[in-house]
Amino acid sequence: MARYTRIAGSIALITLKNPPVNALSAAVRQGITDSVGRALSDPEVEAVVLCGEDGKFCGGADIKEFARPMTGPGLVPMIDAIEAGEKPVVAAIEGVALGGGLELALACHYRIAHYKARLGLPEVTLGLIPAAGGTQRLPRLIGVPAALDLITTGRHVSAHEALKLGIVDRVTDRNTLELAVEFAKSVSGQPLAPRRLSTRQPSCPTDLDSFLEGAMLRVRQRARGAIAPVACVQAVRAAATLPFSQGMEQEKELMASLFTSAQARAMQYCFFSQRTVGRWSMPSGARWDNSKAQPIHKAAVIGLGTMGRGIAVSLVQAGIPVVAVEMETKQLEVAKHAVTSILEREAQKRGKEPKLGLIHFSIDLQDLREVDLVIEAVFEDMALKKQVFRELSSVCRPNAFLCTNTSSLDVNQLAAATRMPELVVGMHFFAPAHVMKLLEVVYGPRSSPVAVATAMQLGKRLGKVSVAVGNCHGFVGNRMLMPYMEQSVFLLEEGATPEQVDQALEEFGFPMGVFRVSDLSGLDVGWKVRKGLGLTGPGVAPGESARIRQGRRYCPLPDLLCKQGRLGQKTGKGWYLYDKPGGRVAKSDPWLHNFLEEYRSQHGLQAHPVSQQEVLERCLYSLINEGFRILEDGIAAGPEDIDTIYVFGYGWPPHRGGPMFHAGAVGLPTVLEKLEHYSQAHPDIPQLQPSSLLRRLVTAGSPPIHKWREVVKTVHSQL
Ligand SMILES: CCCCCCCCCCCCC/C=C/C(=O)SCCNC(=O)CCNC(=O)[C@H](O)C(C)(C)COP(=O)(O)OP(=O)(O)OC[C@H]1O[C@@H](n2cnc3c(N)ncnc32)[C@H](O)[C@@H]1OP(=O)(O)O
Repeated sequence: MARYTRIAGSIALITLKNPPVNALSAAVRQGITDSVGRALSDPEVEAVVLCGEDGKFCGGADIKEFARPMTGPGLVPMIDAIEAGEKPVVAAIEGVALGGGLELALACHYRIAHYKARLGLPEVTLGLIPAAGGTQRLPRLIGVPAALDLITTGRHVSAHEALKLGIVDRVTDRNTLELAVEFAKSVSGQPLAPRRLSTRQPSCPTDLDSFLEGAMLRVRQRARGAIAPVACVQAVRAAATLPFSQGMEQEKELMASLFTSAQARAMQYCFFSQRTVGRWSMPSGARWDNSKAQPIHKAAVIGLGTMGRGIAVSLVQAGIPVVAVEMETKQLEVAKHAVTSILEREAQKRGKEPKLGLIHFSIDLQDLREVDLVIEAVFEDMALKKQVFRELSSVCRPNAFLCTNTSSLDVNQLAAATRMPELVVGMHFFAPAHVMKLLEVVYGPRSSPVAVATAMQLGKRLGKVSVAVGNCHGFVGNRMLMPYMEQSVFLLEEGATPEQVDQALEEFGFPMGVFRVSDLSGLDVGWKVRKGLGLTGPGVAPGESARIRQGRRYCPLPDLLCKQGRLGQKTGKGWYLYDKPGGRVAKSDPWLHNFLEEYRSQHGLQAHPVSQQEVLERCLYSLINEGFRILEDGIAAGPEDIDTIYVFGYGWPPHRGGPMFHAGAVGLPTVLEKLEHYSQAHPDIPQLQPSSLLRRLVTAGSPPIHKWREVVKTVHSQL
């Protein structure tokens, strides 16, 4: 709803009232429509100020309403009526003006923002376009190039950037509402025509056509199959080339094609999933709302390799004092130089001073006496990590939280090496840790709810999307990756090339196919993991066949490449060829194709054409199948957790919602049928055997994804 009050004699104040973000629900739209009508018809009102309750102007259209039939006044006529009114309307923007919230502000004749406010048109991140006139008014206010940037990326801008761009008229660090009221009085009686954005001409680059063509090309490349960014460019083109009313028609048509699309549903599911994972729970019944986080005043990072450096940077950027520890002076100096330059570079990008004073580099574990939390990021080796945890346990305060950044090792074993195992949790960051948004918070059977709450809270402070997961090999993300990667190499044995597999995955929407990723991160990473699991190297039982391990199919191809020194980009060759060690541009490698042929003939394998469909079904459905097992095992609380991990940590295209959402979108019976088909064709690959949860869901009539937790609960209650 909206509250109408009269203040300062002649000013009507309309306050949007819909906690927590004053979204434009039907009731709010009705309230605004009524209040504006009242203000315009009251002869004693000279000007209007529009604001939001509780320091938040407006978070946009009510996304929850998108799934229901629309009721109440339309957003577009409401906005048009404000702009066309004969009294000046001033938007007093505090907190956020996003999406429909900014479009509402653009209809006002003046905009005043608090310096901490954030503004933007993020509809593209929900699979939509700003269709309440945003695509038509913003280019008329700030010009086509700047508007195109904001609309196609959906990025939020600070009030100061908004002022520079010309989106707002004033930025203040005073009381925004008071200033807006003073301002409204000062402009009352001035002509309104020049302030109506719909009547302006947008400022365009001289070579508009080639500018828009170039923009479309870039947007298509970046979009990876998402349709909303493309529609954004089309809508801005309409603003640049058509009169306002025709542009609005185009905007409406484009929105109509997106509004009910599968992609919009997927992206809106991602939005709500990201919020759902914040309400974490553990099988013990501990939850986000019954477990209290401890404050972290000072933290430490042990081990300053790539991960440790990124984690240290992340902590410093969040304003947390850090002790950064390496074992030897030489390594410490190298790390110090690297961390300092990242901090300087990042600060420069943000136009701020680097907070170098917050980090203390040390080789002395005694410097950890004062810290509240330690994140261990040493080499991925259980014996070494156990040793570190034993030492931490004796050096740190007894109530210090001890976290490990392991990407797959058993958190419980590390906890067992300490005096307070309940204070041990995993904090699995993703490289580069100061950039990647995902954090898996891993609880072992002995981790206390306080430790989990503290790690989740810290993740939030670092700006991460944190997901609480149970302890198993690879946790959620890497555990699901294993069958996916296995399928990709089995496909090579059967006749595919790395190029074919990667192309299929990239056309699906991944930024990089599995083999490009492997070359980028280094083939030796997986080699080491496989050695640790006894799948290759000295741990393999003598006489075991090259293509069978632990009773199931195994593909030694990645091990063979590693033995040849083909470790990926860093050695200049891996699954692809690079112009030099460290080169980035992947080229097809005839050597590899010959090698694959020889390998097949050596092992009596018949190559057959592998279709794009088979690549996708085998790689993705085996990954999804593992996701169902993870739910069944209680390692993830719900499908939203898995999907958030994949979208934020593994490049799963957001317009496809995440692997579990994708399974629902494809249809669970289809996924089941395909897995049954492939597992019959490949009985030596147990990962292709459909999980019992998938079977149960299909038997239960394939309920929508938000009902899966209920089915999982019945599985757990029967165990
Ligand atoms: C054939 C049919 C044709 C149909 C054609 C239809 C035409 C219709 C025309 C309509 C045109 C509409 C054009 C406008 C579209 C939009 O405005 S879409 C929304 C754009 N806005 C956003 O994307 C902002 C989303 N929100 C955020 O980014 C953040 O929430 C925040 C505002 C920055 C606040 O962040 P934070 O403080 O961290 O809080 P959160 O935890 O994120 O959120 C708190 C709770 O608020 C809920 N919420 C947030 N925004 C919205 C929203 N816009 N609508 C509904 N709910 C929202 C969020 O879910 C949280 O809820 P809980 O999880 O329950 O706590």
